[in-house]
Amino acid sequence: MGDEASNGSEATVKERCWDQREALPGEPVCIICGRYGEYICDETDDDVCSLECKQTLLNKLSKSRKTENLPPAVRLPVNDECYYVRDGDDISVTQNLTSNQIASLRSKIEIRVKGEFVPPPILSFSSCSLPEKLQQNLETAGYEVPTPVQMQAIPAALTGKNLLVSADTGSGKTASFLVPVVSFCTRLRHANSSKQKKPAAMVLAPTRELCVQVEEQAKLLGKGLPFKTALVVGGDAMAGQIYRIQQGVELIVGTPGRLIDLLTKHHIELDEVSIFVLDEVDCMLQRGFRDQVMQIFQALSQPQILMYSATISPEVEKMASSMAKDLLYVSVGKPNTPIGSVKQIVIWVESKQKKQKLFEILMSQQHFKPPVVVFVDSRLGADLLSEAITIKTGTKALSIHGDKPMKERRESLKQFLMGEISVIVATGVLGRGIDLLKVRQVIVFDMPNSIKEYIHQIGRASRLGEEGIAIALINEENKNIFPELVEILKSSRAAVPRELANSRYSMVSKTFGKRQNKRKYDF
Ligand SMILES: Nc1ncnc2c1ncn2[C@@H]1O[C@H](COP(=O)(O)OP(=O)(O)OP(=O)(O)O)[C@@H](O)[C@H]1O
Repeated sequence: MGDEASNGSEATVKERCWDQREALPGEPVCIICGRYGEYICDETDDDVCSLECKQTLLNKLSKSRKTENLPPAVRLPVNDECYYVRDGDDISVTQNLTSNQIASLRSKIEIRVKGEFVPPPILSFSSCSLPEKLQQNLETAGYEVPTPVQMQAIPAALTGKNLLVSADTGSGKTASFLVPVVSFCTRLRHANSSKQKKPAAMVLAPTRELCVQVEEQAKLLGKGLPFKTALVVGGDAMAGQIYRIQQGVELIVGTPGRLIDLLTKHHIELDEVSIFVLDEVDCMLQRGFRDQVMQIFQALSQPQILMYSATISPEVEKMASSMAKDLLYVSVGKPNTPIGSVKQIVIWVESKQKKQKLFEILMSQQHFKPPVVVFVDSRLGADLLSEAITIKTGTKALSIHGDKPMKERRESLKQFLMGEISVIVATGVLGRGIDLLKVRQVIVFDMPNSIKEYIHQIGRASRLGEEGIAIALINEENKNIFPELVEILKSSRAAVPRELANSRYSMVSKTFGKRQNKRKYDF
């Protein structure tokens, strides 16, 4: 199988993918990384660019199908040689970026990488040789050029590396894992289309709303390809989810709780999952989710792991490294800080006056910029406040939180996104990842008890760097995060309220960073 070397001479095989040049238009391209597909792998007839990518391809295939089912003739030793296709002697060398050029490109777009064998960033989606239809789907979605995080995370993921990616809220992290997922699944199905389809990829996210959003985006990118998805979240009928998975899907998007239900009841088999994505990874690896995530991870057979968040602490980095060997860390922009395009307005308001202050904002022509998300810290608070807003301001408001049935949550979010209501009062279910395209104003009515949740919440006010406004109401009750809040406001050049600046809790000492790692503030 495969083509013999055209001139009989054996070329020196490229060891690593980025030793290989970019493919010229019309040339074969590597199934893994998209560079010039100089060789054909005998087992799959796929084009590969190097021994490294051949190895990645064979590893993925050997994971995604049980070798004992393969007839001996096909069960090739992993050191199987590939046949080489040379396009004669006129191989032109494309402008390969030198390592200095790659370094300066990364610094220009504020990409920092940590790890070995990092492929260069891509400047366009067409240079990572995606399935044609996926390319078209990206264009249809309006994704003309990759965002900075996509420029680096997509080529790195396509080489099969384990990734830990940190990038601002609203910077395009979702597509930076979905594009490699759709590309891999499509190629896998093309390689063995007859095979019974067990899930080949899985995305875990902390909220049902975020899973719905990720699955919808995956469907858009996988349209017209052998790529089916299943949404596995609580609140939806389990039977329908099981049926859909058993019909054969490529991607499962779900919350850990429901997935564990299906796994422990043996309704699904995850042994062929080759790519495992943790979106909002800091949330997924904190207490409450971590054990469930690890239980699911243990059911997998050493997949490629892709982990993403806008806030990744050293502890999360350490946990991530324990899950994935040779982890490649990609950080874009200023990690763990609010996106610069969100103007932060922090107002000191005593608890008893907060409602009145909120009503004033919502009734002010100057300050009310609908559609607005109001974040609160309790489910009951969300219901009561949305009713109070509707009565007091005459502006219809709805609430959304974990106690509401999934159907009602979907309906409220739909009405909000369609502009039928202009205020939604939410707990953390809308705090992370949710892409509220038209929202340009967020009001943090109850400050969350961690500054990273604050960063995610105000990140709803700006997508892809659009200007947005975040108004936060604070008082003494939020003193546990005052030092970090003052740091964040100062570094974002936002005004620090006089009460906060004068508050003894905000004396941000030079050793703040050191003390923070040692112990909690004991006020
Ligand atoms: N390459 C692109 N070109 C144009 N728009 C894009 C591109 N990539 C993503 N987008 C759009 O940018 C918005 C934000 O993307 P996304 O939700 O993936 O951000 P994120 O980094 O995951 O945010 P968060 O940290 O809040 O989860 C979405 O509306 C998405 O459709």
